[in-house]
Amino acid sequence: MANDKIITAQELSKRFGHFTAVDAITFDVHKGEIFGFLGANGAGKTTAMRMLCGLSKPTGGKATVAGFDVYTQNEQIKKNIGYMSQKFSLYEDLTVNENMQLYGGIYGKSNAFIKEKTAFILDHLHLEKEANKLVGALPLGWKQKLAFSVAIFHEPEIVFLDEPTGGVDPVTRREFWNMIYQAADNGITIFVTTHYMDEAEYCNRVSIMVDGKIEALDTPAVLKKIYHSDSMDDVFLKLARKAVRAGD
Ligand SMILES: Nc1ncnc2c1ncn2[C@@H]1O[C@H](COP(=O)(O)OP(=O)(O)OP(=O)(O)O)[C@@H](O)[C@H]1O
Repeated sequence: MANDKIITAQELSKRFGHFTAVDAITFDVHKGEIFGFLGANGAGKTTAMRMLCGLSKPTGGKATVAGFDVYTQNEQIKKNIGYMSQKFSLYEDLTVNENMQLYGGIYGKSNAFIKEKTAFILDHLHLEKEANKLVGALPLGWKQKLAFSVAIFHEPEIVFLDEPTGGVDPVTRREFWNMIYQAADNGITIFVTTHYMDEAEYCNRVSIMVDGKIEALDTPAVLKKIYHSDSMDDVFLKLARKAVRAGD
């Protein structure tokens, strides 16, 4: 198991002045895993994720992502991960095609790779007719699916998804999760934050943060057993009730 760890974090911390947003979290994520990163508003999820993505320096502890150190190798980390936030990563005033060309270019992919991958994604998402439309004109559910496809366009080892399904209906969320499963089947590790507890059930393992600390971490089945709950919703409520910190 030792070398199948794609993320390692030991006592990873982030302080803003006197306030400790992420408080000495320790966990590993294994290759190919779908890892759910849960917590109430303000628990510290985004701050932790930004450190793991090489976007923000920790103030304490250690972490590696895809074998690279978060303190000294953040440029290598950025090359080896994909990232999708709630605000997406798409340019609304570029077409679907142009967005994919742009991302392929940013990651230094060849024209042949970009052409083949673009055709595959358009076919896969049934977006051929929309290829030359502006992304801003697409419905939200399509934008999310496209944003995910773009986040893994360069075939990263791991993709970080920060509340990727906010605001869409349950059917579209389900379709989005089918895409996540497919990516995981292709060997991409998924690190996902969500406020939807049905989505927590789809993860291989789930960690739950309370006030900057990881309060629980296991498979949904084991967590339900430990907390005498019949749903992840109930597990989450039992843990989140302990929170002192309020969200923004
Ligand atoms: N740059 C910053 N300076 C000061 N405090 C910050 C900063 N960034 C985040 N925080 C604080 O750190 C805490 C954790 O914030 P964070 O955004 O990581 O939580 P979260 O779990 O992602 O919440 P949400 O689910 O609402 O996105 C919050 O109290 C927030 O106000």
